[in-house]
Amino acid sequence: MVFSDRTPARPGLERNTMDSFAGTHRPTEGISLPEVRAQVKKLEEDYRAAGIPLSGRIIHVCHYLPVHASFATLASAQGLPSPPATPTAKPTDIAFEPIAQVSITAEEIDGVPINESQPIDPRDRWSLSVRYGHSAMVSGISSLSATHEQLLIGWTGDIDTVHPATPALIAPSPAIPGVVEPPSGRVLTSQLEDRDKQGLEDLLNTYRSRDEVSEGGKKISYIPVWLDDKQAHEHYDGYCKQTLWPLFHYLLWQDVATEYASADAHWEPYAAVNAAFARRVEEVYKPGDLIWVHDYHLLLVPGLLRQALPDAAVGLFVHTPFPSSEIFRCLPRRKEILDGMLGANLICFQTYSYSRHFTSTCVRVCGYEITPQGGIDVQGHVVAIAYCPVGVDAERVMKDTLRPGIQPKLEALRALYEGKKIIVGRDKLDVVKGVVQKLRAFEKLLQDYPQWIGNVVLIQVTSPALSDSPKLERQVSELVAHINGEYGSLDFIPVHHYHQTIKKDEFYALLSVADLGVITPLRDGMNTTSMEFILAQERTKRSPLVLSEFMGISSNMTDALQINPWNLGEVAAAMNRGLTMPEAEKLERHQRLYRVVTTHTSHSWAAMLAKMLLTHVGSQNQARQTPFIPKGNLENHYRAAKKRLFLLDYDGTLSPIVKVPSMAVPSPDTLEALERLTADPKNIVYIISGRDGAFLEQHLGHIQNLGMSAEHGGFVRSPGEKEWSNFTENLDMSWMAEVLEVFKYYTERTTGSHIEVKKSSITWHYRSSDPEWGLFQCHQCQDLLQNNVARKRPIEVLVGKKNLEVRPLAVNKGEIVKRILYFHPDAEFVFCAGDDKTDEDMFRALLLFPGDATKAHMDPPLSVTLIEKEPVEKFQPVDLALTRDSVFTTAVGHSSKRTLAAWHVTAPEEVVEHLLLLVRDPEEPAAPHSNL
Ligand SMILES: O=P(O)(O)OC[C@H]1O[C@H](O[C@H]2O[C@H](CO)[C@@H](O)[C@H](O)[C@H]2O)[C@H](O)[C@@H](O)[C@@H]1O
Repeated sequence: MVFSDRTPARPGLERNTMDSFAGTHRPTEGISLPEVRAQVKKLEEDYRAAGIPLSGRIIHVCHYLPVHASFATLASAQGLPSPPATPTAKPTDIAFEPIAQVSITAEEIDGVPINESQPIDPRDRWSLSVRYGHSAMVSGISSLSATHEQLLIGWTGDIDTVHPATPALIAPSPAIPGVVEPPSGRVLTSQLEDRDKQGLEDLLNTYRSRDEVSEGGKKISYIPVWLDDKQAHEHYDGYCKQTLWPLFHYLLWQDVATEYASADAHWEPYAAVNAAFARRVEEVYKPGDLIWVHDYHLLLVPGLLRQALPDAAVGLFVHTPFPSSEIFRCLPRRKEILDGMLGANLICFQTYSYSRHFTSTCVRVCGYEITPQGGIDVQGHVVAIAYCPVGVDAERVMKDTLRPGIQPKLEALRALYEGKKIIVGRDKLDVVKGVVQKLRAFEKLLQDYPQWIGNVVLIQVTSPALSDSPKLERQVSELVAHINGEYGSLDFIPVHHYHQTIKKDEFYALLSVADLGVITPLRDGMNTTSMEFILAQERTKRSPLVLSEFMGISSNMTDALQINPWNLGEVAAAMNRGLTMPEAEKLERHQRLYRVVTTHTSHSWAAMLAKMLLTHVGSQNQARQTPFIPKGNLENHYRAAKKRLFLLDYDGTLSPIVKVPSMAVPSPDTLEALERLTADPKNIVYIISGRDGAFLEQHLGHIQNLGMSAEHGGFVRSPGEKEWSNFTENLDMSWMAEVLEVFKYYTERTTGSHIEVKKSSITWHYRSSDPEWGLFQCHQCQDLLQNNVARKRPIEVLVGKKNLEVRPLAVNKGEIVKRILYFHPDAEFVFCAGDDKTDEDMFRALLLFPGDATKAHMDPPLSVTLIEKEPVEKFQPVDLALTRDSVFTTAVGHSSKRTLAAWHVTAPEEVVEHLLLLVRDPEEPAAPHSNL
């Protein structure tokens, strides 16, 4: 299991057996549902005792509500046939079960009610039925109602009229190629009045799902997101289905759609729908809630929530595969999508390999760094990455396999194929499900193992996919006809293909009767049919399963016969092996698979999600959150002070980080801020940088009275002076040649890296290298330098932003800060800003008020001796005029970044903005280049 977070230190809040649960590949390693629930309970109790706020609620944000709503309109009720007993099936249905249907006459709803004193309750115009699909997720969520109060936020989906005038199947719209729009027989959201919407919300308040009822726990609140119909379809049928879904399944767009227009089409509705979901969450959120956002439809929601609810605990579960970075990087909106996802505190995938792909994509596409614990560092905001495969509701499925309707169907199938082995396949007819490959492999079985001709049948059921592909349907039919023509006879048909939605009983009868299950997707996030197969077989044959290795579930199902679906010979051999497997081996494999499926259930998955996010909440509450710098307070102290110090880092603080170091030139705003600050005689302003003096002089040397320190404290040029003092001139610098050799060695082996040689320090940069290789080489190089060169030499090896720097041990930025303070003890205000580890030395030097101290003293720093050439004893300690509140140490980065600074801002532009705020007259019009 990958779980990256900061390990909590507080007793009772330890990370526990989670690591041994979700990533386990052997069933015996799993922990039971009661155990996970007990751990969740314990965590919550410990947090409450420790004062960490928890509401006890979980908000799930899902694309759809798990119920389908129908609305009685005037038109639908006039002269139309009575509602069918079973409404029209959706493509994802196995069966459609109405829950509550209301019969309304035209008079009742035709404008003015019959009795005006008794207006019709808008709730009565609505009826609800179960929406099938995503059953694993929905049953997992429902099971959590045993322990938590929950809210489920989702789109209503298309709203049918109670008496559909036309079949409620989605029809392609000619207006947006490939995008579907509601045909007549639907009610558009825009046609609904507010009271109608409220009617549905009220009805949903009374709704309880079968699973919730059986859990007997707390009621789930179902909260609809009202979307504009066109936008909703462009979001789902457009960006989700045409752009993200193919990409996540390793299909590039030109390969799926002949009339491929742009992978960027429908981006706007995708973003708008995500924003609508985020707004809905904001409306219902209470501090202490845990929020789980589900799946690829809502990848921008975590980022939007992070902005709106900075303290919220947000998890994102990605139910689909996540492709390798080489595929993902093709997405035009890759940065927006990744940053949206990274708004979460925790991102969880179905498998380790999906999580690894994601991490590597963040490194390669965004240049983010990985923390030692495997989290992703987004400017100091660390996002934990985990994986936890979803399972099925094993108990429910086992009950379903006992439905009385199944046995007669099973017997009928047995009788029909008596004397023959039965291979069963049931897939959605969708290119990635590998049905074509399965049929070809079946043909190969008959070719390579002719003894099976006449003795084995393949029953393949395909259910229509949402985006039905006539080409694929034709291909499958032709292939079936070809195999049957080639290997069939008057009394033997090898392939029986049914392209239809089948009922639950038929489905389980089919799985139960099989001598072999064959599931061959080219890519599949998880695949629940394989789990249902194992459960259905428990009471019948314990038949083996041939499983594609390209499915999320495969990493858990190691006792299935795993195959590469593209290797037809391998699949055929696996089919033969499965059909001829000795009974004892079948039983052994089945028992192990059965244990996996009954241990890793949808219920334990959902409990794990709760536990993982809770664990993260605990670690976050322990991590110090650095508050945003208080503008007013800063300004007040500045104005009140007679003398002020500004101690400013350069790269990443006054200038944003850019790819090429020489391109990091100061912006007009930065120059203006520095010019104005230094023009005020009350201000002492220093740039304290790792850059060399030449760079600083080139870009900032023209600013009168600007003090500068170069090379991490190696050099200093006091305000108003032209000469640099060199703190390193008396130091042994012979190490430089040795370090240079090491850096050259790594530069030769790391394409894109380069060396920056300064006067008394050297920097090796790898920002333009392959990010993973560059980082790996950086670690190797750092190791070599620290364990060899630095042991013998007076040097320090610093890990910077995509660089490795070596400088003399005797100097650092903290020493310069102490020196400046020592020579300006009368300063009454300090503003010190920096972004990286070397700047922490400055913040440390400014920790002037330990404990209850109210006064600060300054011992003469060692650096005074280097310039004044006097022994340090000559210098006396000084009393500082500063107060605790007048020292503004400020880290540039996320609030959760580890720093000694008291305050934070998120970007260099904000540092400059704050400086300008201090020096500009509020009445003065902003300069044309200004951001203010
Ligand atoms: O102390 P600083 O002023 O923050 O300088 C630290 C180092 O900054 C420079 O490198 C960094 O910034 C570059 C420009 O944005 C970027 O391309 C590079 O990847 C960063 O590591 C500079 O080149 C170094 O000499 C400084 O020591």
